[in-house]
Amino acid sequence: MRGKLSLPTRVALVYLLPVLAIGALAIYVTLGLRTTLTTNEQVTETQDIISTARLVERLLIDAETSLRGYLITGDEDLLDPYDIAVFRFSRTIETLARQVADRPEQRRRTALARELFDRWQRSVASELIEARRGGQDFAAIVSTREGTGLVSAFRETLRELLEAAEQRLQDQLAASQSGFHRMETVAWVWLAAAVCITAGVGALLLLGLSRSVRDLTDSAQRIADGELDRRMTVRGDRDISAMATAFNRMADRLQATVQKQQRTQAELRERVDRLVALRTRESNLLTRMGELLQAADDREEAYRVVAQTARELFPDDSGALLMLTEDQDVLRLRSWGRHAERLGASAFAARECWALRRGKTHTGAGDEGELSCGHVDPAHPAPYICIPLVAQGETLGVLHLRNDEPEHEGTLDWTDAEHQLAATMAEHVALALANLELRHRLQEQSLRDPLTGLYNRRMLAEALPRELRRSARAEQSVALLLFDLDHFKQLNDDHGHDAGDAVLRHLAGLLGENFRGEDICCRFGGEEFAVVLPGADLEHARQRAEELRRCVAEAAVVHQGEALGDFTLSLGIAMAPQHGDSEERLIQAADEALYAAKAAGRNRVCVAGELA
Ligand SMILES: Nc1nc2c(ncn2[C@@H]2O[C@H](COP(=O)(O)OP(=O)(O)OP(=O)(O)O)[C@@H](O)[C@H]2O)c(=O)[nH]1
Repeated sequence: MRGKLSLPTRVALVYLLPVLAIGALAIYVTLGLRTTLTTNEQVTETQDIISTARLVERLLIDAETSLRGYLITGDEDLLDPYDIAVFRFSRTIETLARQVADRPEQRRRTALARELFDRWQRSVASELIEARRGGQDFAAIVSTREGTGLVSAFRETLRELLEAAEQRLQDQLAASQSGFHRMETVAWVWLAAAVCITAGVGALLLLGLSRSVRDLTDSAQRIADGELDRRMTVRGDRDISAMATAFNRMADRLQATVQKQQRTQAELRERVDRLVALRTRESNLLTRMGELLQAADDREEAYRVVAQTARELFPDDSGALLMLTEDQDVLRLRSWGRHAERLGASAFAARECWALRRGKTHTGAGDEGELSCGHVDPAHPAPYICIPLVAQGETLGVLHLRNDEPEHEGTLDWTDAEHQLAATMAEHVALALANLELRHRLQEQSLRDPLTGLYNRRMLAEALPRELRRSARAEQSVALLLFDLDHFKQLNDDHGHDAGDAVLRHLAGLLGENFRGEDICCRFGGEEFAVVLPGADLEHARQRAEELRRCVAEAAVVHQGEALGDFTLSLGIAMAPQHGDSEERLIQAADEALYAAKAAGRNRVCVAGELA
């Protein structure tokens, strides 16, 4: 039955079994009761036969007793019971005959009894009554003993009939009783069997159900606790096994979903970790770049820092730092990357760059399209980005990046993150370069004389010891020229202080023309100037000094339309290490030489150590 019947069928069976059993029992009991009823009817019939037979016997006795009384007394009234008995006998014997009609033996006995009574009544009783009325001797009739014989035979016949009837009654009662007992036994056994079978089937059903429910609860609990590979045991019952299979399928899908979710989460975490690591690295690189730019002494150092940081932040890209000049030209001051040679023009007008023109970040494909900047080389198209370097509202230049990796070729697929990173870097670079420029300007201002633009005495105090050390290391000499405008006071007095200033500025211009870039030209104070010539020997220094003296003597300065007349220079030269290897001694030696030149008549060059 297991596995063949569904759960509802088996539950229905548990209910149906006792109903069927009780129904069958009811039919059985009904049939049994009918049998008992029939038996009881038969018992009643037999009892009726017995009472009728007893009545027949009593009627004979009544008739005989009445007859005897009349014979003794001759009183006619005493014959009434006789007449009644005879009358009732014929009707009663008729009844008895009907009652035993279906039983031949009893029918025969009844007929015999009727015949014997009739014969007694006709040939004995009637004769005796006639004889007594006629006064005849009825004793002779009695003495024949015919009557006694008939009555005895009658009684014997009735006794046999009664015995047979009573025997039959006994049999019927016994049969009725045993039938009832059998029915009672069958009913109890039937009921007990029905209860046992129902209880057994119900118990089996409950056992199976409770085991499956326990298994289901346990499995669900374990899955809820995270034991996702837990499954139900699929047992034979169709519905339960279907439920277990469905549960297991649900658990499979749940496990697959959870595992997929865990995988996704792990991937996500990994990506986030990678992203965080990348962002941290980028942030560290930007921070380091900021610190290095802060510490940079000059622009060259700053440009190197920018190039190195860009190389690390954008390892797949080539790039360039393009700086704007005062003439609105753009110069490529640094480039980096594997394809730096493809970066295009190294100098171009600012309008060539869309980013500079619009003041906004510009991306292009680098081909010949209209949206590509003019400075990009269309022979090597690659996606690029130009970000203006803007600090404190001033545009300093452009950070240019291009990607020559194959997957980028011909596309504009700079990601938002790359955009953002490049923009952040550009912000840092712009701010740092602006700061550097400001620092440079302040430093320049503190080291320069505002009137002439030449370095001031402070710069000389810094530069001279440095040059002395460097020359000493290189075993070279250093020349110091110290010179002074002759009769400058007179010039001021004659033409005014502004005219004097104009002469001083003119002299500064002449210094710029007569000395090299590495020579350090300073305004020493008032109308006194100094020039340091690193690596120069005495002859060279003397030559430069003479050239300057001549140049000044020949110069014509016009101030506010007025020719300021001739003016001359007196110059002193001191050489390191011959005339002094320290700043103080060298300056002193040069000053002495200058003083000697003045003393000798001005407009001349004197060398320390050659003084008279
Ligand atoms: N216009 C102008 N004059 C200056 C400046 N600094 C110093 N002087 C003047 O330069 C003059 C220097 O005069 P002196 O020291 O007597 O020297 P000198 O007149 O050139 O005479 P010698 O040097 O002996 O030839 C003074 O009158 C100062 O006022 C300056 O920045 N501008």
